Amino acid sequence: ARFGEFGGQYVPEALVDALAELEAAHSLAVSDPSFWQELEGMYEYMGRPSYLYEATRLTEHAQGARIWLKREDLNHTGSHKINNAVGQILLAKRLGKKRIIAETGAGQHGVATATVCARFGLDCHVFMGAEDVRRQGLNVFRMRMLGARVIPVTSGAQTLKDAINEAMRDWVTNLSSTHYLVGSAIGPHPFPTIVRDFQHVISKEIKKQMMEKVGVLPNAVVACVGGGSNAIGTFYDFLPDPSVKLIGVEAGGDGVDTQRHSATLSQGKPGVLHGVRTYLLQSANGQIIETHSVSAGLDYPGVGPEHAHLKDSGRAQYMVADDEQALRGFRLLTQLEGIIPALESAHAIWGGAQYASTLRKEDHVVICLSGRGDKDVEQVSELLKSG
Ligand SMILES: CC/C=C(/N=C/c1c(COP(=O)(O)O)cnc(C)c1O)C(=O)O
Repeated sequence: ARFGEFGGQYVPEALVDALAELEAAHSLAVSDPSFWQELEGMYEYMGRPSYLYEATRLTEHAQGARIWLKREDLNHTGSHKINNAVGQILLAKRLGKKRIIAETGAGQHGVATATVCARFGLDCHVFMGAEDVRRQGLNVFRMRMLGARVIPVTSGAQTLKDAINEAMRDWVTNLSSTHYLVGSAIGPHPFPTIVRDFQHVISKEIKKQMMEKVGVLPNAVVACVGGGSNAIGTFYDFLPDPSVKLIGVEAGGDGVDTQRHSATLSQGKPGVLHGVRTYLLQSANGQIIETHSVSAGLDYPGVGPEHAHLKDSGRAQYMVADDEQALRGFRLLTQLEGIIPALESAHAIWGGAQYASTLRKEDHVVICLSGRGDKDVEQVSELLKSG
């Protein structure tokens, strides 16, 4: 599928048949009521529907619109990643695959994949940059406890991009036995569509919950953007509602005036990476630049093609929160609401509170709290000590 000039399938010949098989299985599944019954039968296991919680202390602090949090942090395994992992494991079963591989950066997708592999009795191999193995240690322990093999990747910057490279290399040599459970709305068609189809339960629920609680649509929905899966899930069901602003928050790292950030939509240019045409952070001669973010899950030079199109079409806006602002968002939510967010989600907290402060008291802003911060408390306390 294409999203305007973005998307597509820029892959070696060897992958074309496997992607066609996956696309066929996916379109069959999403038009089969028994597939959705099977998926919705897992909602209790996943902790769906997730709560929509009014953050009154954060609202007071921002002194503007009423702020609501979509509690994807309370899902089983601690983030929105479980939504996609469950959907894709059901697809993998329909495809008769016995071996599952995945990439991970923050480790949340790795844990979600290891979890569904344990639950469905499949063999699980997770590729993770060695730098991320170091900074998301809790999740490495969890993946191993769940029976997955965690394979540290030592090429390149040893972060998410490098883990994806290794996962794709593995997949090409194990196509008949293996499903590559892609963790974000990236990669060649049909992956961005598959991941969006399993993540838009987020906006579907937000819409229902807002109508039940306050009887109006939100003025804006806000989500952090790494590869773009929690954001596209938060945006998608509001696409037909022009009154609802869609705001993505990218990782500004050390600042977009430096070379050390991951603000792909704000600072990048169109190009092809990991089989898909989208926005990329690339040097003048087209080399992918090494990114940085305090949060492993946003530390990626690409972004989902659907977001590239939403940006160019003007339907969505994308702002930037740098490391300092994300840490401020992390502390704000922790100290005002007693909720410790994932560092990735902390970018959306900071961005959402900023935006809310520009609106009136009778307005509503919903922020997707994509994950919990257990995995990050060690790193954050180090950062706070160093001042
Ligand atoms: C698939 C690689 C990304 C990972 N995580 C990304 C992430 C993100 C960003 O990923 P997207 O929603 O796909 O943009 C947001 N929030 C939390 C809690 C995350 O863990 C991971 O490996 O866990």
